[in-house]
Amino acid sequence: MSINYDFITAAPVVPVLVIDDLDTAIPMAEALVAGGLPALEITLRTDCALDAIERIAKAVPNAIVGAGTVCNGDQLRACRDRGAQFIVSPGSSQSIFDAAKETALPLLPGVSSASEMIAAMDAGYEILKFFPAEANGGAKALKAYSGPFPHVKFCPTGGISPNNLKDYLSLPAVIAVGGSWITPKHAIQSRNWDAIRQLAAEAVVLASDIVAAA
Ligand SMILES: O=C(O)C(=O)C[C@H](O)[C@H](O)COP(=O)(O)O
Repeated sequence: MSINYDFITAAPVVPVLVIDDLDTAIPMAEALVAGGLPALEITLRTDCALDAIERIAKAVPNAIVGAGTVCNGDQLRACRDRGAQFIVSPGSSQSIFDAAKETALPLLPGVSSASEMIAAMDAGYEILKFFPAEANGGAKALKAYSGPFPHVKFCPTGGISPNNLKDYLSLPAVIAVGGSWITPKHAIQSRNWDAIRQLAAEAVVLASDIVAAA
């Protein structure tokens, strides 16, 4: 199975977006792209998430728009219909795997145990979202999983911030991390897009320094 992983190799950090107000979708996406983070995970946690995906897909050509919090095949197909270019799921299921194959959309399946990793590998996936990373043992756990699963790469998400970014990105098995620290609620509410652009740019510099030193 050949999967287009451009979304995960584009930058070492995938911002996780919770969009409550549709009018914030485009300026927020533009700020993140301008800061150097083009791959965006729009969570399906809010009523306007699908509309936000569609707007960004149409209006921000340099963004790689993805959908997050995808929990079944129907949701995955709905995201495809709105222009999502990749799919992230907090966990995995046969319905998600089947819909990803049917739509040919790249999927980053969520896993949090060795059995789930084996099931995802059986379905053809070797880049997995380790979620929720910090609550599941963090970088220490990921290091341990790399023993039995040396070919698997991870995008850990959940509880990651500039304070512990190094723990993850310095592991060879970690290809990128996901996180919401780049889009803080207060910055969105005050429409402070420059602050978000700056947080993205800082994340890029920090991540590049970590990867270069590893
Ligand atoms: O909604 C989903 O699909 C998720 O998988 C959850 C998000 O990826 C994490 O909640 C982000 O974690 P924080 O960076 O700690 O906020």
